[in-house]
Amino acid sequence: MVKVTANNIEMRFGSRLLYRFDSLSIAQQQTVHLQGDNGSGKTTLMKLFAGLQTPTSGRIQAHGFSSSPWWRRNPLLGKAVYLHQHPYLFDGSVAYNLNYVQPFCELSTQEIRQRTSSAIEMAQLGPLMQQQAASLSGGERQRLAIARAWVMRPKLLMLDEPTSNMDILSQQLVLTMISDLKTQGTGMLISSHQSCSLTSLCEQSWQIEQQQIMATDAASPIARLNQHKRELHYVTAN
Ligand SMILES: Nc1ncnc2c1ncn2[C@@H]1O[C@H](COP(=O)(O)OP(=O)(O)OP(=O)(O)O)[C@@H](O)[C@H]1O
Repeated sequence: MVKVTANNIEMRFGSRLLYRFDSLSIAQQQTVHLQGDNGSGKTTLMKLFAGLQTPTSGRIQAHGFSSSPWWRRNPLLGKAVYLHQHPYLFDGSVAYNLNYVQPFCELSTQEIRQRTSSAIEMAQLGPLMQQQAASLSGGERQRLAIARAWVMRPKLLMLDEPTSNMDILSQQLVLTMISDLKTQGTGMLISSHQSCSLTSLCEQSWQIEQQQIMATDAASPIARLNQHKRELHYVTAN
């Protein structure tokens, strides 16, 4: 079973302390809803776990993965897949973007082909396959990025505000793919201000507050209270 652990972490930008925590880990078969106000550091935390950012102090380590290629200096890179809220897509068609990940998959060619055609169906990308990715709407971009991740069947996946641009239909399509990955054992960290269909899949909650991160069972009274407070605040602010 693979796992990424973060120990004795302090994260600062200049003199500003973002947070400090003793220990957090994300493993296969673990689903976590990451909550916190705007600017509390959710994206930064995901980037730390994905090896895209380095903590000011402390140690982040990957366990149980196959060893990195010799040329990769940062052993965390490539372990957990991180999907930004405005996903990065390559210049080219939707088909090009979907096929781009094939060399990085630890699956057989036949399995990749099957998964690619299933992903096109599940994300309803068929009519968009020849369209330039740059011309997709925000929700379509998210659907493509999640379909691309689904093909890879990552061991760990981090979704940063995945439903922020999506209508109900897109949310349902993505829910099917993410539920399927959960069934296959992908560990997931999902950041979202509000509870949504995806966060209802999560069994744990990490709450960023007052420069600390509190981990609880998602069904615990404290996690529910925090979620309720956040939603009330969100409704009031809008
Ligand atoms: N490279 C950087 N240099 C300086 N400050 C940064 C840097 N990256 C992020 N920050 C600041 O750190 C804070 C946390 O940013 P982050 O994007 O992690 O927050 P977030 O919780 O994901 O926010 P949101 O909910 O708005 O997406 C923000 O105040 C941001 O401006």
